[in-house]
Amino acid sequence: MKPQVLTIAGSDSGGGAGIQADLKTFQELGVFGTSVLTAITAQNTLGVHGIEAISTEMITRQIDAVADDFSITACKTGMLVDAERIEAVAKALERYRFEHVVVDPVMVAKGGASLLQVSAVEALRTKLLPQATIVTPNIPEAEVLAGMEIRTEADRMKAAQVIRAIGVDIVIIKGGHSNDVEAVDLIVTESEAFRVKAPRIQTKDTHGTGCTFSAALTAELAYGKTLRQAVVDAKRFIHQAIAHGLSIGQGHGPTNHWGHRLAKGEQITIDVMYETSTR
Ligand SMILES: Nc1ncnc2c1ncn2[C@@H]1O[C@H](COP(=O)(O)OP(=O)(O)OP(=O)(O)O)[C@@H](O)[C@H]1O
Ligand SMILES: Cc1ncc(CO)c(N)n1
Repeated sequence: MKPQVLTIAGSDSGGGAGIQADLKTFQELGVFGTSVLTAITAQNTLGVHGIEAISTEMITRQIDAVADDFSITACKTGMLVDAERIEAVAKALERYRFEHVVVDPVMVAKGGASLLQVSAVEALRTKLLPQATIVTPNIPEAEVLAGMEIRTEADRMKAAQVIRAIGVDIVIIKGGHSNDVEAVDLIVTESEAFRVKAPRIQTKDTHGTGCTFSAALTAELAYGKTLRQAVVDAKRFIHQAIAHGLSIGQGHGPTNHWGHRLAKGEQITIDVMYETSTR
């Protein structure tokens, strides 16, 4: 049976992030994608021009409709708007207990617009994270979740441990926002910690990188891959999507979700480096 996956996220009318990025990624990776909308954004590569949230009742109905019919093995969440919507999603996830639940704790869009109310961070920490199997913050999101500044690699490891202590098994702190010459993501589990590294591509066209990465990870996990393999394959997918950028729109352009097809035969090195300690 084809793997069936679910995204619970907001719509990006510009097509590069949110539900649209997730479904494009699922399709490219050959899994069947279902979707639950939490909000509609009027958005393009220049910014967010309006947000209309979907009612909690309708969010719950969508999740029930999908979960009652399909065999969802992996699910991801993206933009969740506010505490009320986080609670509705958390309750539904508690009911269905999908094997993999990847929470991308979306807070702010690339142009700076808020996609999650500040007052909702507590609900994210206490209601949603305990339902997650994996959480994928970028560095600013990890700082908010852990309540600390991240300046060094030691800080990043400490923040991952603080977030694990909230009650989520696997923490991936992504390195898209750092100034390093490589894009390095840190993965911390109960028993191990490793970094996954790829060359950083010089481009402003990174709209939706986080959504695309977490959707690729969700798809790879649905295939039953190990965590290490799923992360490496998702990292390759986002690298190829950024590398084969489309140069469209006037702001932060979208990534190219079919970049992996154009990259066939290209050599890219994804390094995996294990840490000797998870502390
Ligand atoms: N310029 C780049 N070159 C190569 N890889 C990148 C680049 N920017 C981001 N990545 C990779 O893309 C993935 C997503 O990371 P990022 O930190 O950009 O997410 P994000 O900030 O949550 O994205 P979004 O803005 O969509 O919310 C990570 O694997 C990261 O290392
Ligand atoms: C709908 C939506 N979800 C997530 C992001 C973060 O990239 C965005 N810009 N828009």
